[in-house]
Amino acid sequence: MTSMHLENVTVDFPIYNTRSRSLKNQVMSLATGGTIGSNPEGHVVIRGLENVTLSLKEGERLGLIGHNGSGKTTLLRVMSGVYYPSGGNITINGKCTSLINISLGIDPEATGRENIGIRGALLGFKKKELAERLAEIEEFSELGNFLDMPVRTYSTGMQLRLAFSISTVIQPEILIMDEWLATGDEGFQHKANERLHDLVNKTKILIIASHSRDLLVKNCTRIVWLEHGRVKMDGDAETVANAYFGHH
Ligand SMILES: Nc1ncnc2c1ncn2[C@@H]1O[C@H](COP(=O)(O)OP(=O)(O)OP(=O)(O)O)[C@@H](O)[C@H]1O
Repeated sequence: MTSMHLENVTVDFPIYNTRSRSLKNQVMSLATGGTIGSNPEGHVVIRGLENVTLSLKEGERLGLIGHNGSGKTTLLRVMSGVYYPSGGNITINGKCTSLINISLGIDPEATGRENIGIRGALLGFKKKELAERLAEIEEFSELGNFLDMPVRTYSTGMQLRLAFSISTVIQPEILIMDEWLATGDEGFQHKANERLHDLVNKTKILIIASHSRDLLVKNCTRIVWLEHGRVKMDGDAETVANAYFGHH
């Protein structure tokens, strides 16, 4: 069974290697979302997430809401394995695709085709799997002869098309998204949307952060409302959306 469990997950971002009170106060005045503290080594830290406990089981579609700086991105990143928790643990059962920062890790000096190989390996594709999917990825990207050119010669949209085509070629069991991913020009966006809908509908667990009530209510069964890195409310999508958006 596909599942994800977070137990008391805390994520700290060390800011200064100092015990200075005045610096701490300065940082304190900057921080709107996270809380300020210090870790055992005496570093001043911004606490991006604090003691988040969350269990997701097969079939669940989780939406994340909260003001800027409330911890949504940090939570998505720690779930995706981009950040390691400073405290607590995460247990994941299932093949996970994270569509946050899809261009990260694309090598500008390598060609499009080489990047498909590099990214494929990073995403855990087996050699055979990649060979089977290569033509499909190339065709979906619509990059044609550019696939033999270094990626630094691509426009931003072309780079995103490449990254999107690779990242979405395999149906995950757990899908993580930050807002609805829109890439490319009109024609590409249309087919990218279709592919995303397909992935979203077939994934066993969905996690999506968004500021859009519509998107959340349409796609989610459950919503977690984050505030200052902590879970303020966790419940069925409609109820939490009403509580959150009702006050804004
Ligand atoms: N790399 C970092 N270094 C230091 N502090 C960080 C870092 N990333 C996030 N933070 C802090 O952690 C807190 C949570 O930020 P996060 O980006 O998770 O919020 P968010 O809910 O995704 O906001 P938004 O809606 O603006 O995307 C904020 O206080 C932020 O300043």
